[in-house]
Amino acid sequence: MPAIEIRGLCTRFGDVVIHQDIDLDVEAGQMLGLVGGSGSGKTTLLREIVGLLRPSAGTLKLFGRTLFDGDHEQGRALRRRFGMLFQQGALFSAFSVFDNIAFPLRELRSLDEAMIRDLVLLKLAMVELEPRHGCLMPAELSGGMIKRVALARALSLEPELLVLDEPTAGLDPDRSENFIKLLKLLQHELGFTVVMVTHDLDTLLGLATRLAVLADQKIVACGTAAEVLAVDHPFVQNFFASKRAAAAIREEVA
Ligand SMILES: Nc1ncnc2c1ncn2[C@@H]1O[C@H](COP(=O)(O)OP(=O)(O)OP(=O)(O)O)[C@@H](O)[C@H]1O
Repeated sequence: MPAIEIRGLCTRFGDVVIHQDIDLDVEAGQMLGLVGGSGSGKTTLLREIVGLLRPSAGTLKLFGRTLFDGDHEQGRALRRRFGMLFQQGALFSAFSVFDNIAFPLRELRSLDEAMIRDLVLLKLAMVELEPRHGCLMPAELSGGMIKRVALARALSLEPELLVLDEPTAGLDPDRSENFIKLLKLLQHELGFTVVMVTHDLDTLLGLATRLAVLADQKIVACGTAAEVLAVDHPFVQNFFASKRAAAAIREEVA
């Protein structure tokens, strides 16, 4: 069973059609990179995947189940199986690092504070932060640290699926590279499935095992980087046109 199964998905805002008849499967353990032009509906698709927005038509299943069948208990259980890292609103600014990471754990209402403390310290270590960082407020953190804390929070319930919107946006190249390495390591160790939107070629080629391209309201290409590069579509050809992209893909294939 795929981690995500999308069939005939359509999205409309009023008269404006964003997605038309989209089919997409993401297998468990895959890291799918979703690319497309500005306004092509990438973030909208991510929001639909995590249940923040209901598609206008079609079906979208996570682990074989839909978030919108009216069964609240099942919906809650399903939501615990994925974590999100969205560009905006990464952290609660009024909460310390510790309390940000503890938030999803406290929401479960089934763990005592000693257990929550242990789990938060474990998550901090997983993202290569120290216990003392737990006392800091988001305003005191560097951009790279904010991403790590947000990742620790997204991983707090040990999700099977991680949804990332521009995970390296706003990071300088060194921090971006470190964050990519960290994500790759964690995915290797924990085996979660990833769906991410990124404009950044290094992030895409550094992380994604499979790519999907959104254009003309559809998925116009889906597969390995080499398979996508072979698709004769103007967006695909432009996006991967640089010599660097082509070289990186050739390297991957070799
Ligand atoms: N809630 C909404 N109501 C109306 N229009 C919306 C809504 N959400 C998104 N849109 C429109 O849908 C289109 C797709 O938006 P979306 O943010 O998904 O694009 P994107 O591919 O992620 O773009 P970018 O790469 O620039 O972030 C845009 O034209 C946007 O204005």
